[in-house]
Amino acid sequence: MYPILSAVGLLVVYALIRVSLNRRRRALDDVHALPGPAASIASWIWGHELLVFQHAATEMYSIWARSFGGLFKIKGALFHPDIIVATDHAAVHHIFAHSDVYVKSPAFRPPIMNLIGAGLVWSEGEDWHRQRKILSPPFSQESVKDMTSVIFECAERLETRLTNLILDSPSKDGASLNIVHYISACTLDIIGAVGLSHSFSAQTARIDPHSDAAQIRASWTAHVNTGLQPLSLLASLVVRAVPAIARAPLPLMQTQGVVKTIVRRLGTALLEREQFAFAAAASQSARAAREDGAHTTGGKDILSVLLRARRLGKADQALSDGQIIDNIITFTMVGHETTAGSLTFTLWELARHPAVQDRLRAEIQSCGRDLSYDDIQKLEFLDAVVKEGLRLYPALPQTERLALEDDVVPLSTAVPGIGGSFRIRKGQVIHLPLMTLNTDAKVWGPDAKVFDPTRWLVARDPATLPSGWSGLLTFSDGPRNCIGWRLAVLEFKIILATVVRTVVLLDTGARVEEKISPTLQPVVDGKGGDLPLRVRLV
Ligand code: HEM
Repeated sequence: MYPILSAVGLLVVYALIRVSLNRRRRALDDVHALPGPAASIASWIWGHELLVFQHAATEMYSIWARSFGGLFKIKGALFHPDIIVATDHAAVHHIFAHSDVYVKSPAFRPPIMNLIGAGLVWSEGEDWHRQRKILSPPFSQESVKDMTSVIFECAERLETRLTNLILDSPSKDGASLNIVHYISACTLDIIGAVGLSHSFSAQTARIDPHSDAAQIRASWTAHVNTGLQPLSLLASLVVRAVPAIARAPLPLMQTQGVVKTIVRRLGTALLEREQFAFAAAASQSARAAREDGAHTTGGKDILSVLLRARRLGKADQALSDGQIIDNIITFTMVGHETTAGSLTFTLWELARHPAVQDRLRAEIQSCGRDLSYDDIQKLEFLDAVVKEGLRLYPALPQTERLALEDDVVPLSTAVPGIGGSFRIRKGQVIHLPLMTLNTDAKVWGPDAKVFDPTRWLVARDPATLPSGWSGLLTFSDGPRNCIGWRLAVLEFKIILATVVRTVVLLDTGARVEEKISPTLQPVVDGKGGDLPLRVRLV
């Protein structure tokens, strides 16, 4: 009895403090003057955030943006001060451009730390500047171009795997499969090869359940499905209110840590392998080894770049062992699950649009089998399909920022009663629903939610588009945009081209929901990470 009374008492005291602090803030910013959904549809404890969680991906933000425009407010859960939701192009650009003022919000950083550690995605301030500078070279256009043949090898292994599955199927109509498993095995092999000079062997016919690849897959699927439970909403909102809770030994928090533990073990072994190889080489020729730290790993993968920076001994260009391992975890996870997620949804759309699939196949087949990097770049319809897939299915459909200082944000469209700019107070949380921006009917027309790659074959006035890659927010924008976007786009193109030239994708009619957990996930019959397709040979 007493614990319940104490908890209720604490909640009431917390609510009273929050409400009084919220009142004090009102006079100092423009948030109170913003429109927003009615308080009557907000829950007392969960604000409007429960509604958001109960709907598909960023659906509620899209509905509200249509009613209230590019800047509106919602009631935050747990008596959090009102949260601004921004889709106004100038405001979004300003927020992303000033990444030292607008940092990742307390609702996002602790789960990132739990899931992938203190690498590039999590870091802020000077630590981030240093990490980004060290990690950028392997993601330049030239470096990514050099990855083409390795990506083709992994994509061809996928092609063989699908072909064998179809040939072994007893049905004349081809084989049924959960395409998510096949694509993420392929992208895991790619990031292993180009990022770590490591073979995950995720695409072997009979995968050992104790292998790293199988364990990463199993723990990620468990993580995705935990995130779909209502209790997870509670966890992320409590963490926003009290960030220290993320470190508590609670089962819900620990699920996130499982993926990290598995990949940390691997990362530690990879680091030791590299250090051992370097020490051996150094004893033969210390001088040569120092000048060319690349020779142990081929030199251009991410791990080699990190180690070389450290060996060269420039203090401002070195990461500690812990930071290197956290970046191995970071790149292993964000480098494969993101691309795989958007790609599986795109394959599903191709299955549902046979005419688009046929047109894409005809374009790919017209170029023969041995495609080079330059051939791939010239395929106009492939480019259109990739952009349309990434527009509708951004792997990270939303992000959130916290203002570290008072600021004035410019607006593309003036807000009645406020004008063409907006006063923000230090401590303000701003939610950025990237998927809502990508599917805005004012930009993409009334069929904005429809998969139609031909829209990319018509020139568009850049002034009507938000800032970001191809006028999309899929890879975010500004200094903290996705460092891996070139690699992601190249992987997307090569995997699509390799699969579609050999395999016909067929829709199963399954009802697929789009949910966020923590990336965009297909959910079928309540099960996350599941997207059934039928496949047969061309
Ligand atoms: C379709 C695939 C991908 C999508 C849609 C995507 C999307 C994004 C987005 C939206 C962000 C910004 C997140 C935020 O600010 O909250 C981001 C950051 C990041 N992405 Fe990606 N990403 C993809 C693939 C990749 C790949 C292949 C890699 C690496 C191999 C990668 C590595 C990163 C890293 C390290 C960051 C943090 C960058 C920083 O803060 O400086 N991503 N990504």
